[in-house]
Amino acid sequence: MAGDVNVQGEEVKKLDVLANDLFINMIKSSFASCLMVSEENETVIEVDVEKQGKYVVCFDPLDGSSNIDCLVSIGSIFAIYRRLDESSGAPSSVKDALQPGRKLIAAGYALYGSATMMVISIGNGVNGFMLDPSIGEFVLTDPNLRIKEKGKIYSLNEGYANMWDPAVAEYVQGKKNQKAGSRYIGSMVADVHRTIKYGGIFMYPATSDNPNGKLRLLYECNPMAYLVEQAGGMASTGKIPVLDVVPTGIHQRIPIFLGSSGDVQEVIDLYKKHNL
Ligand SMILES: O=P(O)(O)OC[C@H]1O[C@](O)(COP(=O)(O)O)[C@@H](O)[C@@H]1O
Ligand SMILES: [Mg+2]
Ligand SMILES: [Mg+2]
Repeated sequence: MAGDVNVQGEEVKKLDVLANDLFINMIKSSFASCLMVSEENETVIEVDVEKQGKYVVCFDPLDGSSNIDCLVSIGSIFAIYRRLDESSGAPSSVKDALQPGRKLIAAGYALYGSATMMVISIGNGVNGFMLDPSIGEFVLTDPNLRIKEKGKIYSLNEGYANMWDPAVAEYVQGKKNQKAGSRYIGSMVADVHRTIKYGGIFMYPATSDNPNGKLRLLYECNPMAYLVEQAGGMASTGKIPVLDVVPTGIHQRIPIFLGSSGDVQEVIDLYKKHNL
């Protein structure tokens, strides 16, 4: 523990702080960005005028903090927008960060697991690069990643089952009836990476005590939704595509269902059936 509580009321680990400082310093010194949104900072981070570029970067510097101490995979997530009005000369503002995910020009994640991998999209498919430590380079090992249309794995925190809505409850019961595989790591990056590689569905639904779920739109849901769509899958709140949600706050949370298009469509159909 670093001894602090962040804007989300979560305890901050030393690695969260270190990763956040690294992200902020690297992005500032790239001269490419004017504005940043980080999970760990309550307000947007403005870049000094003389170092400003035209991009807005939203990031979760360290995803899966609860898995740090037991050595389970963790990751980092980022999403990049172009600022709204590059030519106006006006300073960038929070509005530049509150763009729907449809406007993203790039997104990606790094996964620190049994190997280190970076998965990115700049809007023309998804590519995966594995770190080769012997040469210090990321090597293209997973070109043009595509998600299967249907998968055999479902993934969500089943400890919250008593607080699910009827659509999620019915969907998960259906999976149990099919004896589908259940996997949940608790690091979104790792759960989404498995979903992209093996197919299936990852869910962090609304619960009765958290009606917007837990995962944050700007730096968790949007980048992952962008990658999943780019890989041929779907990402939905249950009602609308994640990328069509218009953000109202930088730390806004939304429910999310993402992965194989056939699996996510079944959840959407259940939301319709239950009139939710
Ligand atoms: O413990 P829960 O409620 O299942 O939440 C797990 C989710 O929380 C997160 O850890 C939140 O991320 P942070 O570690 O960046 O706060 C996700 O990675 C993961 O999907
Ligand atoms: Mg996270
Ligand atoms: Mg985090």
